[in-house]
Amino acid sequence: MGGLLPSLSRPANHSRIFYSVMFDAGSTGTRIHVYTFIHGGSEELPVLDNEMFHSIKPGLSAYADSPEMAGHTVRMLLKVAKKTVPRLEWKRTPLFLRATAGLRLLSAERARLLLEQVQHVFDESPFLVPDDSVSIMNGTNEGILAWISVNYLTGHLNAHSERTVGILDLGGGSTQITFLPKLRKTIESVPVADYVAKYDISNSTFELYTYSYLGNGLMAARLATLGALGAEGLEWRVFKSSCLPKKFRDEWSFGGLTYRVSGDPDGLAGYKLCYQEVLKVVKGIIHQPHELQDSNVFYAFSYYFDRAVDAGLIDGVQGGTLEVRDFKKRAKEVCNKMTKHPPHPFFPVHGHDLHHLSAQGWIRLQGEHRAAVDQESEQRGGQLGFRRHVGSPPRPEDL
Ligand SMILES: Nc1ncnc2c1ncn2[C@@H]1O[C@H](COP(=O)(O)OP(=O)(O)O)[C@@H](O)[C@H]1O
Repeated sequence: MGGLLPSLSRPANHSRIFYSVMFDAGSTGTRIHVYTFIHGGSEELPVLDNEMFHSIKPGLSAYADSPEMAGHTVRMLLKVAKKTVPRLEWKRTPLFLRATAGLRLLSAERARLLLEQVQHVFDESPFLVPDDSVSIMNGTNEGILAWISVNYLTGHLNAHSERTVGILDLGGGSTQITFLPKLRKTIESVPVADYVAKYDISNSTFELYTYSYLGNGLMAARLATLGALGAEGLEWRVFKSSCLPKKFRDEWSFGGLTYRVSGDPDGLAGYKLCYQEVLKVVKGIIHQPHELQDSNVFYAFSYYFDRAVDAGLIDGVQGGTLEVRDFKKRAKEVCNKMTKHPPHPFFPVHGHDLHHLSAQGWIRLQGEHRAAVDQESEQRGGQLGFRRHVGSPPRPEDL
């Protein structure tokens, strides 16, 4: 992301303020971040002074059959940039868009057509469009950038810090886990080499354990649990799950497709059956690093945060600290209550999952991580790790 910042050198009489526009094209929504930076001294990094944020649902992948609508989404969001950045600065303010799991899940050709529309909207805008302005970010970079951002913002990357924290990011289409292993064995025993990535920051090299599970984001995994992922006959089929109250019936959309879902009216519902259903989706896929059996501190965000707020486990403004077993305990309580009093708080099937505006936007997960992975799926991100006046990541307003 180094290209996000224009060159640090500038003419002596030039404004100390400059801007940069970043689009996060996620599987469940497209978000614009308009950053205002102040140049530091010639040797120093710029300081992030302000951020303007706006988002639109659904994500670009919902328009795989009508790519011009993806262009329209980006054009709408660019209005925020035009309002925020003074007109005189437009032509030196760069635009970037990075797409995540929604586009990774599409065929290369369908993704290309969507990005082509975005590129077209960028090119006809009055802003600066650098090379490689529009692309799909791979899962490894997504995980690493989240790790850097969280460790930067929590002060773990400064010279005096001895340790770092791991990150768990649960998106709609993919989920990421990234941490700095304490044991050499963790690196040596990864299932495949691409679980390890080296990253250089301020004279240190970090060898990180990082992996992005495509198809195991909250929404994609939910579809897999329903047996609906890639299924045909969506017009007439109803996908049943024992994770839903028996009499529950509704429609649910993700990635541009609408699914009819229901509980199993003739079957059973509740924690145990639901757990078995979900286990089938993650078993044999999720790698469980041995060293995480011990106590570890992870920062969990995105849908981990949203679900923890919805389930009443943490405060939507303060965030909080949880152990993985707290999720399990709450899931049991809610699922078993659901069987008695339908419908549905823990498995919201409407597209508009509750969003709670928060200053923190993450939870600290500590305790036995491995236990968690047995019960629930893991892990992602995308904050930028520059010096900020406030040490917390931005939160979406209407996701
Ligand atoms: N700037 C942000 N800060 C914190 N959480 C965010 C931010 N932008 C999106 N999210 C969270 O990310 C989740 C959606 O992930 P999304 O990007 O759509 O999926 P994917 O990464 O799989 O493409 C939601 O929980 C949303 O609240």
